[in-house]
Amino acid sequence: MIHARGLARTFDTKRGREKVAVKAVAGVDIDVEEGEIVGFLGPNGAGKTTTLRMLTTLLKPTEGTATVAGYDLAADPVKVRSSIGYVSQSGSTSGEARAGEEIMDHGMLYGISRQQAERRGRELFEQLDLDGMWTRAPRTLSGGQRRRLDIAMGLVHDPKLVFLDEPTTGLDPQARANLWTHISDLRTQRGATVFLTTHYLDEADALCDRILVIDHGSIVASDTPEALKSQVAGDLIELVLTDAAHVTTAAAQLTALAGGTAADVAELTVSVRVPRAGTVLPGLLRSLDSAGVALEQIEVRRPTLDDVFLTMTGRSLRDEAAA
Ligand SMILES: Nc1ncnc2c1ncn2[C@@H]1O[C@H](COP(=O)(O)OP(=O)(O)OP(=O)(O)O)[C@@H](O)[C@H]1O
Repeated sequence: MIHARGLARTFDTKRGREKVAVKAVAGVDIDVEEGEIVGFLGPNGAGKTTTLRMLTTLLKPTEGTATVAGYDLAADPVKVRSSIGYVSQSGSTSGEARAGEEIMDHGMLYGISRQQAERRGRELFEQLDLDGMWTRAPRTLSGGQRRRLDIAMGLVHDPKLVFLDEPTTGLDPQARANLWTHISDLRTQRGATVFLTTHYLDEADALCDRILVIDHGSIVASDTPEALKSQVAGDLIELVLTDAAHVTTAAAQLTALAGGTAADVAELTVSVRVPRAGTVLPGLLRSLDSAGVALEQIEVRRPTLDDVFLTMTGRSLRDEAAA
């Protein structure tokens, strides 16, 4: 559905009197297959929106090639545009007209007839839990309803490939979870392929088959959430000891468990990352016991996507999302 090679975009900007070239996207390869839900993750300014705008024909790449929904981006931008849906961060509702009129206008803009636009619009309102909202002004809708209306607008011409730019930013947890269900349904009910950007790691984890991580304009990882977590981070085993005299022994045992990677020690807490904690824990507990190491507490934490992020980019995406 998407095949991009060396896609790049440089912006010429001014810093004082000086002209500076900002390489927003530094040559990315992206492959998305039909029916996938792919998440595009990255810190602020990493190049997500610029990539999305290139793939949706809104911005010309300065280098590279891509086919999107079967059409060449440079040679056939009109065909690309009519085959995709794009829901921008800011949404596309003006707030003045009625929701139903907006969606019909939007459909006609894509070249479908008034009748078709109304039929498709009403169907989408039903699918996206917008019953009764047809004659409402978008500004009177809740944040979650408005985002769902934006998505309906992006789908009115029945595209098989949908781009969503931060679809749940600014929504409360309940509205976000509700929208996740609707996004999953795009695939199950309509066979759509979805490419979305997000700041939320839990969203990427819950929703996406595959995650692309972009940092400083380059893709630094591409895999399933599970594979990324197990490859990069490993499970964390954390022991809290009762006696400082046992710290050296416990640290030595954990270091051995991790194949020589030194355990972290912070006062009475000793920790290490291992690929699969579940398989080594029973043996560890036995050997700590026979060495006379008493434990106050033991905790095992599965890796999170934030651990992946931290390892790959040196930054926590949580801080970025909170910023
Ligand atoms: N029109 C422009 N002119 C100059 N620089 C730009 C322009 N658009 C984007 N940039 C720069 O390109 C880089 C990538 O921006 P982009 O908006 O693609 O990042 P992003 O990953 O989408 O960030 P965010 O998560 O904050 O939306 C940033 O350094 C940004 O300042």
